[in-house]
Amino acid sequence: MTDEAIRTERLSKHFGRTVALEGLDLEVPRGEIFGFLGPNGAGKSTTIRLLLNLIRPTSGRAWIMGVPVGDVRAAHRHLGYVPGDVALWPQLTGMEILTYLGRLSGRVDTAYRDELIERLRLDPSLRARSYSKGNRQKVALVAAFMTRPDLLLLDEPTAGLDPLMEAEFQALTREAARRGQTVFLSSHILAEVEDVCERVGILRDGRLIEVATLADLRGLNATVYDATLDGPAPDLSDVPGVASVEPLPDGVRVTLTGPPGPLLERLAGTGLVKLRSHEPSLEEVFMTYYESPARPETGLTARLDR
Ligand SMILES: Nc1ncnc2c1ncn2[C@@H]1O[C@H](COP(=O)(O)OP(=O)(O)OP(=O)(O)O)[C@@H](O)[C@H]1O
Repeated sequence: MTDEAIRTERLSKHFGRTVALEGLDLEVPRGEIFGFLGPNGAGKSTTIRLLLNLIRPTSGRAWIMGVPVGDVRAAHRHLGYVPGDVALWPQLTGMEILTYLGRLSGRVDTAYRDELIERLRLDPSLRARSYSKGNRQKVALVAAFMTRPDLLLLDEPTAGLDPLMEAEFQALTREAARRGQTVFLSSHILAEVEDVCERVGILRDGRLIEVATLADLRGLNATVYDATLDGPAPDLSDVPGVASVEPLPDGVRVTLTGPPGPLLERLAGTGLVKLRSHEPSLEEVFMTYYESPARPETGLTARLDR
């Protein structure tokens, strides 16, 4: 069997004039926890719905565990899915729903199901109509995990969970990956996935703009310098290591990806009053990808591509 849990080839989906996904080439090996990140409307749910064959691609192809996604019977045997907006049968209790879904799949480990219910602190005796968004999500998470599928497709699964339950969800995800299961986790918040994912793909306007390991993102080694000047700012664009320069009311903000010597030399003769430095947070690195109109101009991409 193939080593890849997910593979897509030039996968695209257009809704009329809306380009929801364009030319997605992605490979996620078995056993990986992969974060699929992008702002609202970037195309995350569209990708997941294509992988589930809930919608058909405009062009391109996709496979789940080596099975073409159009072969629904075979592909879905490998899958567990948590949708972004969980809808349940309102008149059934949580346990009735789990029992019904378990019978459909025919391969539930009931001891593990009960452990999941306990660890996620779900009260399964209540009717679904009385569940909050977070509780509906818990039912969907238990249903997805309880069959121990080869691949879990999770669309913003922690959006309704409190921090304690989010931590429990992350523990369950890690345990699944240790057993060899693959987890595909979409989110628009880096912080939600950075503790569990080995790699993240960053999607914007339907296009995959980066795939990087968290270690790569963390190891960018860029430093941001805020220089307060008592005169006009010099031209710093040609200083070695300078990735970007932005004006501040009383000086400049410089992002640097190398040693600071050349920058300090250039600033020394310019009425430098104060110099403050800080490491960019992962969230700041991430926002660069979200916000810049094209590829980021910070030089970070080039470093990630190495
Ligand atoms: N059935 C549809 N008909 C028309 N347009 C659609 C449909 N589904 C999605 N879109 C559009 O495709 C684009 C991508 O949407 P998608 O739901 O995949 O984004 P997303 O990254 O999952 O966002 P969110 O985090 O808000 O769920 C959006 O512009 C959306 O409006």
